Amino acid sequence: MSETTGAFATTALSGYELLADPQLNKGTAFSEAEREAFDLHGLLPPNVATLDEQVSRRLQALRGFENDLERYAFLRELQDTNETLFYALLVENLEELLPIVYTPTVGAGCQQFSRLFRKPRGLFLSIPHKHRIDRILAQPRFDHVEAIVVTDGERILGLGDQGAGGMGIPIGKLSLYTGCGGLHPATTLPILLDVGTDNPDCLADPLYIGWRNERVRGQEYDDFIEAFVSAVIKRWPRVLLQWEDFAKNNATRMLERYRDRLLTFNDDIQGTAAVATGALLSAINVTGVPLTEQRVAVLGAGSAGCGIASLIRAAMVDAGLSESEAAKRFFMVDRDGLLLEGMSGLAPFQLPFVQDKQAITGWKLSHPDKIALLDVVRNARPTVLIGVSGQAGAFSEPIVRAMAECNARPVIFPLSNPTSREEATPVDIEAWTEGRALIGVGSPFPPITRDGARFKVDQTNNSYIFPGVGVGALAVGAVRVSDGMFMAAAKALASVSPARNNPKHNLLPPVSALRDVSLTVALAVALQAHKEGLAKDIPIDQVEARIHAKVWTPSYVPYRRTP
Ligand SMILES: NC(=O)C1=CN([C@@H]2O[C@H](COP(=O)(O)OP(=O)(O)OC[C@H]3O[C@@H](n4cnc5c(N)ncnc54)[C@H](O)[C@@H]3O)[C@@H](O)[C@H]2O)C=CC1
Ligand SMILES: CC(=O)C(=O)O
Ligand SMILES: [Mg+2]
Repeated sequence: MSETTGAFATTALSGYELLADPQLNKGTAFSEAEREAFDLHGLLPPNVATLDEQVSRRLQALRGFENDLERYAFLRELQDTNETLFYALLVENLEELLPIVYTPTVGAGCQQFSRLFRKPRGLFLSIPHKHRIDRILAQPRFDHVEAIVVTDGERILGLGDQGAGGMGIPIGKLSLYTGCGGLHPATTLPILLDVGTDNPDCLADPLYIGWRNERVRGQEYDDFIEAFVSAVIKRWPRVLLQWEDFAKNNATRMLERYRDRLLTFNDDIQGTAAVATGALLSAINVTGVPLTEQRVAVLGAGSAGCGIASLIRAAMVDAGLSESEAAKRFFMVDRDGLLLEGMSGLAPFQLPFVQDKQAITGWKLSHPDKIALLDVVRNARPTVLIGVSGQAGAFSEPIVRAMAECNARPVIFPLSNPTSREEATPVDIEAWTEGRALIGVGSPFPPITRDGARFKVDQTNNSYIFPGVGVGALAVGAVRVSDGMFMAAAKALASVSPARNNPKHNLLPPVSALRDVSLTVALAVALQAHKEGLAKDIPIDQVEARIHAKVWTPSYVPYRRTP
């Protein structure tokens, strides 16, 4: 354990123990005086390096690997060895490294988690050990925890159930909390709730690291989640708890159950909603079609799809439409086609998004018993098409061409992750719309050619939102995360859209600017929390300073021995 006091930190660790602690280890950057004071001479090669030199050495090694999964494993190892160096490398090379620590490579990292597992990071809380949760959380190492990302691994990106391998996601998300939001790594805790897996490959894999059992569901599952959340609240009453990659039947249920009990949000529902809404608000500057006249088709009426529809609908109501006028502007398409009034098999969270039967009278349909996306596009003539279905290629050429036929500037956002699950590629959308579409994708793609130049399509991912929401909420000690805070985040994102100054520019700032974007989002979120009376302890004129004080920049501080 260490304490940081102004310009130095004190620790009781020395020798190998100090080098083995990723939060304290500096590797070859321990100074001569520290090597003397902490018995490190001989354990390290004699040359004392700077952080910059260490970053260059690691970057060179990283670039030498054959593929991104190797780079992912290398970076995970580095994170578990020397966090300061890991974050210095990440912060200085966000654009290059985000696709490795985050989507798309983190997806492969989850699939290969059992093979890549080296050192413990975060917590695995499993059903067989549910009676131990309090004791596990009590460890002094976790005294400073402020932000938790938790998953049960059931819906990892668009890759489905990855069981305990899903731990890669909380680790990746929290890497962005620090890399983009500036939260100190010692305050972050990734958690995997191991309730089993229904993935036959995991169950049959002799190397699988998780609990080899089919998924526990029903009351036993709910009791486990309740035990977990109660233990979290008891241990850290002011902690931020982010739910990530839960399957759709649990995601909204858990959000509704817990959102009034602690500072918590579901990133797939609310974070995704804010990035999609922010990108749409930016697109409106370019297309000139006001929000109140937008018609939105969404493929995939799950957590992300219904979250997106809900926030855009709220924005339409803010812009002057009535609730029912706004509701008519959404066309949610799932496996069984357009969500229609009276349809059987709808989940409770989908019910607010069904279309009136009356709205489709007069539609020309290829299969009246299942209204497919192409029929929706041809008949409803949406201005916006969003994909959160995890179905690669679902935005087929006829669908995209139909969008281009009814819009001068169609807005097309295939947002599924990872890259292999995107509903369409930027190159295809560009070709099928003669370059007229405003495109956003969930995972990074190589640049396309537009007007004879290379154009990097916006990575429209909740990474633009959740680090700022977390930091903003924590900086002002907010007690709850409200929908208003996500609306504020969306508007803040739109306020920094490069397209505001030039319609040919991107809708979103580049990934390399995510640290600045996160600060902008954090400020808007904190001010909104203040406005809603959710952050009463902090005077309004201190909000900005509190946010800046929360931002940690990776650098080494000198160590002294604990007296
Ligand atoms: N870009 C971003 O920031 C984000 C992207 N996503 C991505 O969105 C996708 C969905 O995520 P969630 O909504 O959380 O998952 P989910 O499982 O809650 O929802 C997916 C929905 O798609 C539906 N679906 C599956 N096949 C379909 C088909 N052929 N046609 C129509 N609908 C179909 C499912 O029935 C389900 O309702 C994932 O790939 C995820 O990675 C999710 C969150 C953020
Ligand atoms: C980005 C994200 O949260 C997802 O794909 O699930
Ligand atoms: Mg997610």
